[in-house]
Amino acid sequence: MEVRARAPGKIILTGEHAVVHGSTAVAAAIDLYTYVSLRFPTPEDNNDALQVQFKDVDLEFSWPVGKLKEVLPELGSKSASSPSSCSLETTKAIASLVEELNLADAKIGLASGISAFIWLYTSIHGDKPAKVVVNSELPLGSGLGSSAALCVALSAALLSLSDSLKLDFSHQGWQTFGDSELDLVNKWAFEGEKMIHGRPSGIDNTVSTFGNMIKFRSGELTRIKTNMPLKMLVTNTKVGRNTRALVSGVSERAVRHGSAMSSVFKAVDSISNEVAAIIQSPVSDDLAITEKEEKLGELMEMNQGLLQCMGVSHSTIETVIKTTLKYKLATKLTGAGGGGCVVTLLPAHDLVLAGTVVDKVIAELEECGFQCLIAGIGGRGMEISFSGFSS
Ligand SMILES: Nc1ncnc2c1ncn2[C@@H]1O[C@H](COP(=O)(O)OP(=O)(O)OP(=O)(O)O)[C@@H](O)[C@H]1O
Ligand SMILES: C[C@@](O)(CCO)CC(=O)[O-]
Ligand SMILES: [Mg+2]
Repeated sequence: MEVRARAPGKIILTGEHAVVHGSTAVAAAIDLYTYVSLRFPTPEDNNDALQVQFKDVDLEFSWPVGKLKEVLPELGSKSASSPSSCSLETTKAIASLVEELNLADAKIGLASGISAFIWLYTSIHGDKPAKVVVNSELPLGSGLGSSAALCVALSAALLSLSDSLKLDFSHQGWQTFGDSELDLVNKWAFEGEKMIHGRPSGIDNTVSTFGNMIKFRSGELTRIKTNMPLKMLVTNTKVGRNTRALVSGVSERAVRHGSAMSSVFKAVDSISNEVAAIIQSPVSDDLAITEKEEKLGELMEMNQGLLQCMGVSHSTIETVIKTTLKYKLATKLTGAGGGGCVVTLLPAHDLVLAGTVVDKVIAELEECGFQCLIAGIGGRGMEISFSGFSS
């Protein structure tokens, strides 16, 4: 039997970075997914290794289970139903396994994802041989939550074939979990994110697990019900960056300028709460929608100014902001910044007209070498699907 899990990426409407320091943030799932398939070998397969294929980056690894037993000090001591953090000793052991892979310099950023994979797999399934395949519709390392989508899809696939969840294997097509099972997936995914980001707030894995739109603060999520059509243009500057480095840069600035930065984080908290209130407030007519969009645009611009204060903007981000401003559209970075993706709020009424402002702005951004897409936002969270079940 094989299980396939998928988990969406996300955009952060407001509050990235500040959310790591206790402020409120608002995020939505997007309709681009990371997929993880998992299969345990049959005796005929004669496979005694843990094999993983990362298709997006064209990498494939295999560890004989004997090697895992030899190297990983706590192997077999974890329970799938009690997520726990990776000890220093195991972190070092995993690092030695990854070092032996001799990743090329250009692929060194993948080491953290591979480490998270080893940690999640061996914590949930010990030294059981398996074949795992990962592929994604998300650009990696670009602010759309590829690391969280990987950790959520992986945790979901692993838990689905563990004894800790009771699932309906005969169900056809995609199915989701109940809230307590989702919670377990989310907790394991957070442990994986810690290995990739160092100090994640948990917002990315939470929105990827539960989907929809959420308000998030200090580990607590509140689901948001949108009362207005919300369309975002996502522009990928294609400038590579690393979330771990950007998050630690902001923390260092917060240590250097404690009082100023805490005012910045407080301002972001107010912005996110206002954004959530606007999105949820009832709409009476088209005019009210336009007014709401204007307010949201202004709040996004204010948030971008504060992100610049935190030191996570980039010259390409500023170029997108200037370009969209010519068309009176508001833009801010999304995710960790430093390059990566930015989001532009699109007026809902404009989308039904052909050859409009949106087409023009996309053409101009693409001329600069950026990549644009209109993401469907607020959709489904993680789901799984079984195949090869015979009753
Ligand atoms: N499909 C995948 N295959 C292999 N590794 C992946 C995949 N998706 C994510 N990763 C791992 O996650 C890392 C990118 O995570 P990072 O947090 O820096 O960016 P992001 O999650 O895309 O953006 P943000 O955290 O700002 O939303 C990659 O370098 C890799 O280690
Ligand atoms: C930059 C950050 O706020 C969002 C990354 O998508 C980090 C985090 O919250 O874990
Ligand atoms: Mg990430």
